[in-house]
Amino acid sequence: MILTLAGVRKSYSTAESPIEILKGVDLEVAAGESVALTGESGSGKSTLLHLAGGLDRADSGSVVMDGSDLGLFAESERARYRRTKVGLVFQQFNLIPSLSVAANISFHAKLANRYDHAWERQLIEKLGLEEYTARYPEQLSGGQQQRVAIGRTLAARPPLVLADEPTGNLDEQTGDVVLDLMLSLARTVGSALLLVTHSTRLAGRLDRTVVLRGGKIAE
Ligand SMILES: Nc1ncnc2c1ncn2[C@@H]1O[C@H](COP(=O)(O)OP(=O)(O)OP(=O)(O)O)[C@@H](O)[C@H]1O
Repeated sequence: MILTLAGVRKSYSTAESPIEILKGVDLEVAAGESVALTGESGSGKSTLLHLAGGLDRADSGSVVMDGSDLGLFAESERARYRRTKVGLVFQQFNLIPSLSVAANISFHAKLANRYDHAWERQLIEKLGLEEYTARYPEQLSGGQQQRVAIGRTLAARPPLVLADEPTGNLDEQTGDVVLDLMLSLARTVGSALLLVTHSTRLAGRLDRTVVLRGGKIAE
């Protein structure tokens, strides 16, 4: 398994009392596997992705990625984990405004020490971004920015890609094209994919779908 969550619990404190969102999540994702994570709004899907991405810590239970328990990491190890083991594709693309498209795409790969010029060129071509490499993010449409965000993640060839509604703000047709690209590129790299979506249609394109309900992965 590339990712194993076992008995993961997570609460948020609120003005009144803490509310427990994840109440013992068990989930396994195999290397190279694509898994759709669905569930009602507020069920905790983004919370789960944040834990798997090392952006937040579980209250209890374990999140084991590629043999390492994230809960045992010191802050510096978690930062290294985020740089080298996972790629994040969120709805806000988080592109760096002061960097060109080409520099955005190579940024994480360079940080992860996995920059490969030939693979970067291939990604730019497959994502249809050749004409835009010298532009800056603000000069691109939403769909183009999304493709840059995907290129940036896959350029670093992470063993795990975490995607939160990655095509949520694109029209259906563009969303489908972008998702297919992401799936096929992830397959080329051998990255596992855990993708949050509300769309059963999109979920159906992945290897498997799991549902988060009542703070657990439903049977
Ligand atoms: N930092 C926080 N502090 C307090 N409550 C939070 C915090 N982050 C999330 N929550 C609450 O935790 C619950 C789960 O949120 P989360 O974003 O994980 O759900 P989700 O399944 O991704 O929802 P959606 O499908 O609407 O994006 C929600 O009720 C939300 O209000």
